[in-house]
Amino acid sequence: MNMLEVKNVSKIYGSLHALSEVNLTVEEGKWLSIMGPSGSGKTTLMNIIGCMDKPSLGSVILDRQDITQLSLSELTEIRRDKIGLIFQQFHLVSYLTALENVMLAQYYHSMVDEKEAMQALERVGLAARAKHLPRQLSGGEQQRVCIARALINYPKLILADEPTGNLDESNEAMVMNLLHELHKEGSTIIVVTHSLEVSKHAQTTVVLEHGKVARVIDN
Ligand SMILES: Nc1ncnc2c1ncn2[C@@H]1O[C@H](COP(=O)(O)OP(=O)(O)OP(=O)(O)O)[C@@H](O)[C@H]1O
Repeated sequence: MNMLEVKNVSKIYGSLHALSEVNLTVEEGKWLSIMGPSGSGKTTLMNIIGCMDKPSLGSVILDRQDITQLSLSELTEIRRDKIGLIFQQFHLVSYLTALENVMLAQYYHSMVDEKEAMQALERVGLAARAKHLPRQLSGGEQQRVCIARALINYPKLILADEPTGNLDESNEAMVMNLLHELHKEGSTIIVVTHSLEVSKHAQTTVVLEHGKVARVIDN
């Protein structure tokens, strides 16, 4: 079964085609990476798949539902229920501790449970740092809090935009290991990356150029 079908998707800003008739299919449980030079449309595509933006033309079927037909509030619901987002900029709330940041994600899912939030932090190896504020954590630790936060609703689809962009090698390895664990557990994973190394973790790499799919590589 397909987790995602992107069909003839274009995103047009005035005369600029950020995406131009993109087609893409991702089966459930697969790991895809999206590469391409700066400005090729990677983030635009991720935002559309992640229900944060709508295409100008074309359709996106996510988990058998056409998300291009949905209202913004319905899109927010889908994002909460089905998608775990991991960004390069960590988007942690600066005055909340690691544990509270994870609990905030639970709050959005109407299921605040400190024990479960703590278990999510344990899972990413951060139980001992639970009471620290983001600025008291290293970049790698902050990214792992983001992963704990993304995992809170057992998302079917994990979207990661440059998840290792700011990290050193050992933290990169830790983040990639976590993604592998989630993949083994059945999550579908889509990673946008500039790194060939990171892209090779995927089963398939799609290369965008000028808003179009230029190549599809089986790794
Ligand atoms: N809101 C917007 N309004 C106008 N143009 C936009 C908008 N968002 C993106 N673009 C343009 O669309 C194109 C694709 O942008 P996008 O951010 O998707 O590229 P990218 O591949 O993610 O780049 P990078 O690797 O630098 O993050 C760029 O030319 C960008 O300037």
